[in-house]
Amino acid sequence: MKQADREAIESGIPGLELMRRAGRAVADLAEKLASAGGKIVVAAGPGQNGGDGFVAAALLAERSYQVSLGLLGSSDRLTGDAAEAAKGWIGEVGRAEDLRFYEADIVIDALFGTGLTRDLEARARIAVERMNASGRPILAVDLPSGIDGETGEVRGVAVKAARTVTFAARKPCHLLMPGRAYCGPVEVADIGISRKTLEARGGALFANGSALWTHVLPRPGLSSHKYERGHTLVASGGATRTGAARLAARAALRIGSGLVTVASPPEALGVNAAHLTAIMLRGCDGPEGLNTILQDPRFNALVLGPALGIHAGTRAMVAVAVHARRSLVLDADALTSFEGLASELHGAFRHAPTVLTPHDGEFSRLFKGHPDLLDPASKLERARRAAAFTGAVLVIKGADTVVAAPDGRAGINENGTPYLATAGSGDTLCGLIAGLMAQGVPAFEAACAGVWIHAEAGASFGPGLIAEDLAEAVPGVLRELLR
Ligand SMILES: NC(=O)C1=CN([C@@H]2O[C@H](COP(=O)(O)OP(=O)(O)OC[C@H]3O[C@@H](n4cnc5c(N)ncnc54)[C@H](OP(=O)(O)O)[C@@H]3O)[C@@H](O)[C@H]2O)[C@H](O)CC1
Ligand SMILES: [K+]
Repeated sequence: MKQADREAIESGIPGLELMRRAGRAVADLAEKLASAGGKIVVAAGPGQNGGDGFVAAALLAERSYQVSLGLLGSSDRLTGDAAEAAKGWIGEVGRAEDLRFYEADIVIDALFGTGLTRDLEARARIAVERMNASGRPILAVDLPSGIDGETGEVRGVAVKAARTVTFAARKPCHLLMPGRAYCGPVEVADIGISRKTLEARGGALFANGSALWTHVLPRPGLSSHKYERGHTLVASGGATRTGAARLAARAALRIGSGLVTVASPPEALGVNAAHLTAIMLRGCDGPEGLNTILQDPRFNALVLGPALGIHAGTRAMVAVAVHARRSLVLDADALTSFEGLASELHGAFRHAPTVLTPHDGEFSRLFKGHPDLLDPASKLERARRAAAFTGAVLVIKGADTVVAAPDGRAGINENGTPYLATAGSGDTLCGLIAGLMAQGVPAFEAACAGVWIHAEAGASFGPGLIAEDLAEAVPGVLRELLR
């Protein structure tokens, strides 16, 4: 955003004008939230975020609200556009931490925005704690103070906002947890920064949504037949651990894979056979068995991991799949089997579309011993680095699932639902992603679409959701998407 800001100024919009537009957007939203002539308490910080606050305060005073403003730091420390903006405020300038937040109709948090560089302490911390304790609705300027704009982390303490108004485009913190939970509904104000600038400076970062992948969502034509829609193979665990594979297989079939086969160890053939109808079944005895099946090029997408067991045999299955250069989804045991062996995965997936789908715990185990991949505070950064390292698309699951491609593109998902936290949910996601790749959807788009459809299916079902319901809810989601 700083670069976008600078470019907008170079393109002729003075920084002060940007600030005026930002402040006006804040004032306009404040008017919607406060009662006419109500009390508005503005806490302004030492930088440009504070500057936005000064502009908003002056406008709201002109619009006959009872506005009080407190500053963190001293007015003579203000610089640049913020110092200019402060001249527009003719009212008193108190101390931010002494403001009577509890008297406010609404509070405007203009303490810190994208310039936060460290944890809040001393006066800054007191101001935020008192603001939160007031129980009054808080409107955050750009982002809630105390939230790190890049990572979404809470830096010590953070404003719990009722609403947020941000400028030009949302930042990672508006989608990444816990930042997202501190924002309330986020409004994006257009302050004249061009779409071209934003796309150039946006860092190939997107909020996950159908706009990102609807153009590659399979729409079977009248003439298409099942072999054109690919053949997904899902490896099953042993006789007492076959459900995961069937959940993935059913999801692959539901999302439109033309054919789906479960590759089952001999001792589980009977168990699987008893449950399968449209999904086909093949005996598969370990890596050699998988290698034999993959001689048939029609198996063009694979799911390995769910309930396969954490051992060298699973690693050998992965090696066979990589060698066969088929679209591949690795999850659960296929990831954890490489715990501490991540260097074996360096560049391993460059040759075929591959998606890894760890949750945070599996990610940490898989990349143990690789601080360069584990240390970044930002989940987005961790996913991007691991994608570049492995050559695969990384899906780091959670309330804020992040999808990152080796080429730098990334999407943050925001339609997650707590109902998805149920056994077998991850197995189903694997099947959705593999089933899309079986139909020719590229790995990054298949992962983004799979994550979004998976969450939408869960949300559409709601309370009482179990994994078996997810695949069955997919048709409803597809109907909406393909309408
Ligand atoms: N993006 C846009 O299009 C526009 C953005 N605007 C607003 O500008 C802010 C960013 O302003 P900036 O001055 O870069 O940073 P902040 O206002 O967020 O922070 C200000 C100063 O605070 C100090 N700081 C940082 N962390 C702490 C801390 N933990 N405790 C105390 N002080 C802290 C820091 O100074 P230091 O020298 O002490 O590091 C910062 O200078 C953006 O968020 C928007 O609101 C434009 O106004 C409109 C267009
Ligand atoms: K703020």
